[in-house]
Amino acid sequence: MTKIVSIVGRPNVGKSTLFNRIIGYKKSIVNSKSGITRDRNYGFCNWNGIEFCLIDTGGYTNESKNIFDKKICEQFLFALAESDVILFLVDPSNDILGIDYDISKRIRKLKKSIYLVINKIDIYKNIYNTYKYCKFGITKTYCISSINGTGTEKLLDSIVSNFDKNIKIYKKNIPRIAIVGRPNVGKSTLINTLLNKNKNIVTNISGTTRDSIDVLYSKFGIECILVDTAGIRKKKNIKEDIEFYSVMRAIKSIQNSDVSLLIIDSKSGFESQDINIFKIIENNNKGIVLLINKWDIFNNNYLINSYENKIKKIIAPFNDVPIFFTSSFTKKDIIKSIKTAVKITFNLRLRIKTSLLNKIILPILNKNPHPSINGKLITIKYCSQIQTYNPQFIFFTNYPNNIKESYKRFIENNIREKFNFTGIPIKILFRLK
Ligand SMILES: Nc1nc2c(ncn2[C@@H]2O[C@H](COP(=O)(O)OP(=O)(O)OP(=O)(O)O)[C@@H](O)[C@H]2O)c(=O)[nH]1
Ligand SMILES: Nc1nc2c(ncn2[C@@H]2O[C@H](COP(=O)(O)OP(=O)(O)OP(=O)(O)O)[C@@H](O)[C@H]2O)c(=O)[nH]1
Repeated sequence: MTKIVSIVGRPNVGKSTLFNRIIGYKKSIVNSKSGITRDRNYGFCNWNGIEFCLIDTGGYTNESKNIFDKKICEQFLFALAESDVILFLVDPSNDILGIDYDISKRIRKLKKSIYLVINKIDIYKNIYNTYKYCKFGITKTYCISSINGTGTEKLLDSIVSNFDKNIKIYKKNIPRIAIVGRPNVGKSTLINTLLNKNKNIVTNISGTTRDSIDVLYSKFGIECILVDTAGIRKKKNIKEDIEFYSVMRAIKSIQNSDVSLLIIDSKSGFESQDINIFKIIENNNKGIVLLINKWDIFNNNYLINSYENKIKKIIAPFNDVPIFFTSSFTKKDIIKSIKTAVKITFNLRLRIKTSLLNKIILPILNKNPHPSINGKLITIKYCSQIQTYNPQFIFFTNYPNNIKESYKRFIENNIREKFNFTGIPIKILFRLK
C-alpha cells in the first residue's frame, strides 16, 4: 500500500508552495489570493528511494462564507481519513486563530503521525514567533521555508523514516485516461460515479474543478489512472489568472495521458469549443472516446443515429472514434466507455508489418490512383509505418508535394478500415522516392 502524506492548514499558509517543492514541479496552483486550492491534489514523490503519495488539501475554513467552503471541509476530512502522516502547516506571520485550534483539535483526534510545520521562516521576525505553537502540544515540530527550501530536506528525512522501504506506487505503463470537456459538462460527477465517493467537488456552478487530480481506478477488471481536469474555457471567457492556469493544466493533462474521454453536454451538442478540444487531443496524437453525457435528459434511442452521424461528419476522416451516450445519474454506458478507453491505448501501440501494409494498401491505391497533375502521373511506390509513439505512415511517391488532401483522406480511411486504429489519430506523410 502506498503511504499517504497530507498537507493541511488554514488558507494562504503556503500549502501549495510546499506541495510544489516536494513534488518538484508546478502541479498545484499557487496564487497570493487566498482559498485558491479548491480541491485535493495528488502527487507522487521519491525521497531517498522511498515513494509516497502527497496530498495538497483545499484551504480549510471553519467559517462558511461561500458554497465551496462546506464542500472543501468535506474534502479536508476525507483526505485526513486517508492519510498516514499529516503535515499541519502554520504561518507565524499571523496570530493563531480559532481555525488553527480547530484544525489541531481535529487532527489530534486521529491516530496518525502528526508534524507541526512552521513555514515562512525566511521572514526574519518569524524566527522569534515560533514558540507560540507550543500550546498545540505537537512534539514533532519543524521550521521550514517552502519558498527557498530551508529545512524541507530534514522534514522529508523524518517523514520517510515512518515508512518501509520498497513501497511501490503505480505500475508503469498503466493507461492514463484524461477526463476533459467544457465547464459543467459533468466531469467531476462522472469521476464520483466511477469511484462511488464524493471525491471531487461537484456543484452546478461552472468552473468548480480548478485543478487537475489523478486517481487510480481499479474495478471490474479495469486498471487505469483517471485524470480529472479543469473545464477548458473559450479564450474570451478566461478572465482570472487562475482560470488561465487551469486551461494550461487541462491541455497538459491531455498531453500527459494516453487517451482522453471528451465529455459533451447532450443539451448543447457538439459545438465549436468541443471541436477545439477534439483538435487539441488529435494534434497531441492522443486517443479519443466521445461521451455524449446527461443522456438521461433525452433518453431517446431514435436520436442516437442522427446525433452520431452529425459528429462523424464534423470529425472526418478521423471518424472511427467510439461514441457513447452516457449518464452519470443512471450510470448508462459509463463502465463501457472506460473499458473502451483502456482498450484504445493498445491501438496506440499497434505496429503493422511493412510487408502486410504494402500487401493490403498498395493494391487499393493501384486500383484508385491519384489523379495526374499537369499531365504528370503520380505513383505511390511503397509505404511503411514508422517507429513513433503514435501511428504514422510514410508513403513514398514521385511527387510528394502534389498529393491532394482528398487522396490523403482516402488513404487514411482505408488504413482505418483494414486495421484497428479505432479512436487513435494517425498521420499520413509523403516522401520522395
Ligand atoms: N515568504 C514566504 N512566503 C511563502 C512561503 N510559502 C508560501 N509563501 C507565500 O504565501 C502565499 C500563499 O501560498 P500558497 O502556497 O498559495 O498557500 P496555500 O496554503 O496553498 O493557500 P490556499 O490555496 O489559500 O489554501 C503565496 O504568496 C506564497 O508565495 C515561504 O516559505 N516564505
Ligand atoms: N442530468 C444530468 N446532469 C448531470 C449529469 N452529470 C452531471 N450533471 C450535472 O451537471 C452539473 C455539472 O456537473 P460537474 O460534474 O460539476 O461538471 P464539471 O464538468 O466537472 O464542471 P467544471 O468543474 O465546471 O468543469 C451538475 O449540476 C451535475 O449534477 C448527468 O449524467 N445527467
